[in-house]
Formats: sequence, C-alpha cells, structure tokens
Amino acid sequence: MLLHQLRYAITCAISGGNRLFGKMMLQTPTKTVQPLVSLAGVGVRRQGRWLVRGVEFSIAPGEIVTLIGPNGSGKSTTAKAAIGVLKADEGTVERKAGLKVGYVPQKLAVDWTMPLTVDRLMTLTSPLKGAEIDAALEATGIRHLARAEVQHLSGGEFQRALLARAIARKPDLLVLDEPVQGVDFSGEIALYDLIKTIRNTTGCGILLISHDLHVVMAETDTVICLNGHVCCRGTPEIVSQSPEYLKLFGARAGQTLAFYNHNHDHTHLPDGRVQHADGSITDDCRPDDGHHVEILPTGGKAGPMRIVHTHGPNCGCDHDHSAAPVGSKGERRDA
Ligand SMILES: Nc1ncnc2c1ncn2[C@@H]1O[C@H](COP(=O)(O)OP(=O)(O)OP(=O)(O)O)[C@@H](O)[C@H]1O
Repeated sequence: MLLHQLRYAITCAISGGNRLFGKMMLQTPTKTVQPLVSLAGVGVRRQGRWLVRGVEFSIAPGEIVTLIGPNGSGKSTTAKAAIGVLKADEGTVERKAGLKVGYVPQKLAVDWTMPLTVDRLMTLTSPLKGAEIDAALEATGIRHLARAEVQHLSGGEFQRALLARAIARKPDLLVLDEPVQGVDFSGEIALYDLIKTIRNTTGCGILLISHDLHVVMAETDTVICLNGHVCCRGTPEIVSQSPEYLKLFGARAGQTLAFYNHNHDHTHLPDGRVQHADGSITDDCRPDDGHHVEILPTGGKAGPMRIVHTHGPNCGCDHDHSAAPVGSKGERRDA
C-alpha cells in the first residue's frame, strides 16, 4: 500500500515537469517476478469474426490490471482467454504452472427459483471445509449471512458472496468480471476497498473488468482500454488530484477511485461504435486511431519524441514494422 502511495506521489511530482517521460517509466515497470499469466498477440475469433485481436499484457503476483471498454469490446472474452476458459485462436497465453484462479463471472448460471443459502453457494461446484467457508465469509464481511438465502441479498452483499466463493480456495489470480455491477456508489467504494485488502493480505494478482470507461480502482497498476484491440494502456491518475471530484464524493472516494485518461483520439460510444476526431462514426477503430499511445523521448531531455507501437505485426496500421522490436512483447518502434 505504501509503495502504491509513493508511486502516485512520484507520478504527481513528475507530471509538473517531464510528464510524458514519467508516465512512460511508470507504465512499463520492469517485472522481475514471473508473471501469473502473460498474453502476447492474443486474438479470439468466433463465427467468422475477430472478437479481440493483438491483446498483450501480463499480470504479476500482487498486481492489479483493469480492463475497460464499451459493451461488446471484448473484456470478458479477453479475461476468459487469459484463464483458459476460452481458447485463443492466435497468439500465446502463458500461465504459471499450477496457477489457481478464482473467477467471478459477469453472469452466474443459477436457477434463482430454487432456495440457495450463501454457504451452499460457496460449495456449488466443488467442496470446501467448514473452516474455509467461514474464513472466506469473514474476510468479505458477510459471515453473519451464511444461512441467508442468496435471493434475498442486496447487490453489494451478493457481490461479496461471489468474492468469498472466489477467494475461498486461495487463488493466485483473482479474475473479477464487473464486481461492482448493481452496487451503489458507496457500496462500490466499499467493494474496491475489500478487493484492495484481499490483494494486500493474500498477495494475489487481480484482473478486474470495469464497466466504467473513466473511473477505475485507484490501486490499479495498469489500465487497458479495449475495443476489439488494445486502444491504449497506462496508469490511472489518482482522484485526489481533482478537488471537484473530492468535493462531490468525499475523501474516501479519492483513496479508492482514480481517473483514467485515455490516450487515443477517438471516443467509444455506448453502443460500441467509434466516433473519430473529425466527427465521423464507424463500427471499429480506424488503423490510424489510437494505436500510438506510449510516447518515448529519445536520447534524453529535449530530444524528439518517438512512438511505440502497441500492436502486433499484423494489425493493419500501415506503418513500417521492419524496425527492431522494442522489448519482448512484440512492440515495434516506428521509424
Ligand atoms: N461465443 C461467441 N460467439 C460469437 N460472438 C461472441 C461470443 N462470445 C462473445 N461474442 C461477442 O463478442 C463481443 C465481445 O463480447 P464480450 O462479452 O467479451 O464483451 P465485453 O466487453 O465483456 O462486453 P460487456 O461490457 O457488454 O459485458 C460481443 O459482440 C459478443 O456478442
């Protein structure tokens, strides 16, 4: 937690001077530990259509990665490909040997007409010891609801029950598909606080899917904006930088939520289409939209900017891909 606060303090300090360079350094931290999962050039194709393509990211223990994007942009598809629920049709997904995943899907296939208690929900798909159930319900603050019927839970209590179910088997990686859906604003803050506590106490990695395009959990290390491909990625900026936001929602929101500033010049419309800088609207991003998102200064302080390409070699962006790759993730530096 202190490390994260320090990171944000550094971000703020740098932003007054060499903002872009500071961001670049913070966006691409050197990961020395083995990632829990690593995606490179991942594409998923169904019924003759690419649902996502060129997706690259990795999650280390203790790291929080948040996927954002409009409805239908491929967030759930990407998460499922990451944990192996869906098979990628191109690219590679590497998972740490023996990786234990706790997955909270967006939708649960449960017959809600049947009575179901919270402790029964915990063991629906595989057995757990009584002590494990108690510990998970305690950790998520709903031990008193163990005998309650799931149908009668509030939105926030239900999400806590799903979280309890996911953490009970002590996963290395927690995948949460819209964990704050159906929860009011203060409930959202409380849930994000809980997720942060789970990460801090267990050290698990977290892949979070958020329905919000602009506000994410402040502890997020990397935000990835998807719309069939990675539009942009970066760190969130802490909400406490914005006095207006704090005035509106209070100091606790500032510690828990953060703005994400997009780095592409198009807007995702609620129906998934894309509005471009010239006002035109298309079904998808154009090749020259939003690909060039991480900007590196060359040769020190005042040198010209160079642009790092975030796609794989077949992304169709019309740029020269013959230059030497940057790093090991298939990124290409444009000439
Ligand atoms: N098995 C499938 N076959 C065909 N199309 C699919 C399949 N699964 C998902 N899709 C389509 O792929 C696109 C991406 O779906 P996905 O659920 O990943 O999006 P999402 O970003 O999570 O959306 P939302 O925010 O609405 O939950 C959607 O247009 C969806 O209809």
